[in-house]
Formats: sequence, C-alpha cells, structure tokens
Amino acid sequence: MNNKQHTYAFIGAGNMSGAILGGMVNSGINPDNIIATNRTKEKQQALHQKFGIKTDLDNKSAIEQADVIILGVKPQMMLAMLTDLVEQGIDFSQKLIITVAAGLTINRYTGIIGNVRFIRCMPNTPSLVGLGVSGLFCGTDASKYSAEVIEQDKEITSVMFDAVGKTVWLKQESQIDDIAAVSGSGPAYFFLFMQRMTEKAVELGFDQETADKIVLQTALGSAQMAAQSDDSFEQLRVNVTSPGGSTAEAVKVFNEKELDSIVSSALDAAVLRAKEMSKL
Ligand SMILES: NC(=O)C1=CN([C@@H]2O[C@H](COP(=O)(O)OP(=O)(O)OC[C@H]3O[C@@H](n4cnc5c(N)ncnc54)[C@H](O)[C@@H]3O)[C@@H](O)[C@H]2O)C=CC1
Ligand SMILES: O=C(O)[C@@H]1CCC=N1
Repeated sequence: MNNKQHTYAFIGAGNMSGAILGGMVNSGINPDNIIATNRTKEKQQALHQKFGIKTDLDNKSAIEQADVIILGVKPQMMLAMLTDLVEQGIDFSQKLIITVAAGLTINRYTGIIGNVRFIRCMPNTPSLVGLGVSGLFCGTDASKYSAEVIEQDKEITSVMFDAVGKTVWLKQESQIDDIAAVSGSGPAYFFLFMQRMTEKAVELGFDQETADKIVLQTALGSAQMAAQSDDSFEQLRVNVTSPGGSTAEAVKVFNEKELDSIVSSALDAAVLRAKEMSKL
C-alpha cells in the first residue's frame, strides 16, 4: 500500500500534531496531502509557512477533504468538538479516525461519532525530528469491519507513524495510559533533568550558553551511545562510574534520595491522571 496516496486532516493541530505532520513532511510525505486546522489563525498560518501543508480554519471542510483524520485537540475539548461536528452533519463512517488525546477511551468517542474505524495513538513530540515513539491501539470493532479493512488501517497508521519514529502496537487499550506515562510524557522528564543540570552548571560558574551546550551534548551523546551499544543502560552507567571516583558520589546521592521511588511515583501519577481524564 502506498501511504502517500492518502490525505490526512489534522484537526486542532497544535504542539503534538505539528510535530507529527512536520515529521511526516520531513520524511518525504507530500505536504499537498496534509491539511491541518487550528481555530487560531496565526497558528494555522505558521504551520503552512513552516511545512508547506494546506491549512483551514474550518474543521468540517478539512475533514471532508481527507480519508485519514487525526484528532489533536486537548482531551477536555474533544467531545464537545466532535458533538459540534456531528451536529454540522459530518459523517465519519468512511474515514479512518486516529486520536492522539490522552485519557479518553474509545467508547467516549463512539458514543458521539458512531462505531467507526478507530485507532488510539500515544505519540511524543520528538516525532518532529523523526525520533518519536508512538504507542498504537486499534479500537475498530471486529464484528463490524473485516479483518482485511482492520489490517489495512493498521498498515496506514504504521506507515504514517513509522515515518516519524518507532511504533509499538498495544494489545490492550489501557496500555495507552502506561505508554503515555513512559514515552508520551517522557521528553518532559528528560527536559526537566536537562534544565536542572543546566541551572546547576550556571551555579557552578559556567555562562548560560556553555551550560546549555555541555548539558545538551551530554544528553545527545548518552542517548546516541546507548542506541549504538549492546550494553544495558545499567552497564553503560557503570562504565562511567569509577569505583571511589566522583560519579560514584553523585550516584550515591541519587540513590540515597531514592531516585527509583521518585521515578516510580511520578509515572504512577501520570497513569492515574490518564485514567481520571477518561472520566472527564
Ligand atoms: N504535547 C505532547 O507531548 C503530547 C500530547 N498528546 C495529546 O495531544 C493532544 C494535543 O496536545 P498539544 O498538541 O500539546 O495541545 P495544543 O494545545 O498545542 O494543541 C491543540 C490545538 O487545538 C486547537 N484547537 C482547540 N479547539 C479547536 C477546535 N475546536 N478546532 C480547531 N482547533 C482547535 C488549539 O488552538 C491548539 O492549538 C492532547 O489531546 C494530548 O493529550 C499526546 C502525546 C504527547
Ligand atoms: O500531558 C499530557 O496529558 C499529554 C500526554 C502525554 C504527553 N502529553
């Protein structure tokens, strides 16, 4: 299947959808086949200028032009937006619907737009540079659609998200909440750690530019090295930690302050919030 023949409408294209569609364009997908809406004219124009895609202020018109619809608004706005679109007479039955919203479970959507072909996706923003991770769950009702249609939809989705990073198909819908806590939110955790390291580097006497440079390159180098190595993350860390050396002292502080428990509690809190959001 040639995925470039599909037309994609990103409805409510903000940070996350912008990263996905930007990554798609960067990977060679024809920008003429991508249309994005945003209710804010400036944001919409910025997407057109940056990526050369088509943009529209009108969700209805964008949906009518596409066969793959990516719903990218905040969970709190999603159901009201879909209700409004159904009231405007939009028929979703011939479209593949992909939602990137955290929390909201499939039954919340089908209650409004019907029992349509449906994929839940949990991407992350490094999709913009082709290094995203997307958890995918197919929620199409197998008693209504054939196995062939479902496989085709999964293929369309895989091609789209493989173009912007790695994809992981999930067996259960609840795993979307889990992968959201790990890789969906994950960039925020790494950015937070980088921010704190940079602040400390400035406190130690480096100017901001130098602090940014050394922290960024350390993060980049560590990730690249791990990606190219057969060693576990633990072994790579051990390789840096000379017995009796300075790294060992820093690692001791992380352990004494229970970094493992901090990370575990933080991810549990993210999973819990996703489950609460499903009930909004
Ligand atoms: N930001 C992230 O790293 C990730 C976000 N997500 C999910 O992606 C979704 C969007 O998140 P962000 O992109 O961060 O939010 P965002 O606020 O940047 O993007 C949403 C955009 O939708 C626009 N919008 C709102 N209502 C609209 C309507 N009725 N018609 C047209 N445009 C409308 C807003 O102007 C906004 O620019 C959320 O549901 C979130 O759960 C999922 C994974 C990661
Ligand atoms: O913060 C959120 O709710 C979304 C889900 C994962 C990343 N951003």
